[in-house]
Amino acid sequence: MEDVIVVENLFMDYGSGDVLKGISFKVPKGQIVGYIGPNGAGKSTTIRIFLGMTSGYRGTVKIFGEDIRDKYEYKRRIGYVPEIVELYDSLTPIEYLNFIGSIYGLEENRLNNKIDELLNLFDLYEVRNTRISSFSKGMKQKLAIISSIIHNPDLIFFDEPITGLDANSAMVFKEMMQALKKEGKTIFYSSHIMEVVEKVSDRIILLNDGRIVADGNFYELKEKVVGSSLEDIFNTLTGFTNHSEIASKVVEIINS
Ligand SMILES: Nc1ncnc2c1ncn2[C@@H]1O[C@H](COP(=O)(O)OP(=O)(O)OP(=O)(O)O)[C@@H](O)[C@H]1O
Repeated sequence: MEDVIVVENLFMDYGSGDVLKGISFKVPKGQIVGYIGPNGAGKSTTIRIFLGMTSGYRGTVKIFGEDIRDKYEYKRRIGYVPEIVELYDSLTPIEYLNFIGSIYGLEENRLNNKIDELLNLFDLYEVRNTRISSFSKGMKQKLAIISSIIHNPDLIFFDEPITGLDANSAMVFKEMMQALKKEGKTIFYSSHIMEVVEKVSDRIILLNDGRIVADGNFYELKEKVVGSSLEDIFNTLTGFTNHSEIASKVVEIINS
């Protein structure tokens, strides 16, 4: 199976020490990878390097078989939902998606049809001509998801994609990931919602303080660590066992 992402010995230092400390992995075509880790572990940094948005890294990153350093063409085949969604607030969904579609050179009639159908499926058709500035967080998130896939990318990066989505939309999103996988798409997905990662991922990579501390499917991770859920495994492998103590202290302090 073709490797869509190959990472070899990746280091990143923003100026005050390494935040990625030599990570290596390969992602074959059609795999859904859940990329998890505590706040500040380096997940977004990794994704931003893959997207060519963060430079100055050491090591090698190959996407679609090519070293991405100083390359742009591969980005046409990539979709991305960032952790913090920033859309052009003064535009309407129709204007925004037309703008995105034109960047990718999609043919106008086909693009217009796609836009209407996707807005309808994500329950945004009624507000298609309303300015994005008035949208709720979840509505903006749904629009960001549409804009990340409208050009039919082969590799999709989702950084906390379901934050703000209601239960129905989150379910659609999870099903959509499986449907995209069936089409041979590769998905690299970062989230703090362990139940979802556990369910949708073919493989889970756990990053802690810039290093990979676990890499395998959920059942492989379970064999390594005694625990019934991904949350237990996460806590154990990141050395976090004092959640009850911290919670009690917080309440103690506000009571004092
Ligand atoms: N532009 C930047 N300049 C300097 N330091 C940065 C920059 N971006 C990230 N960092 C630092 O790099 C480290 C990793 O951050 P990153 O955002 O990659 O973590 P993360 O795993 O995505 O965290 P979270 O779960 O909170 O989103 C953190 O210590 C962060 O402060």
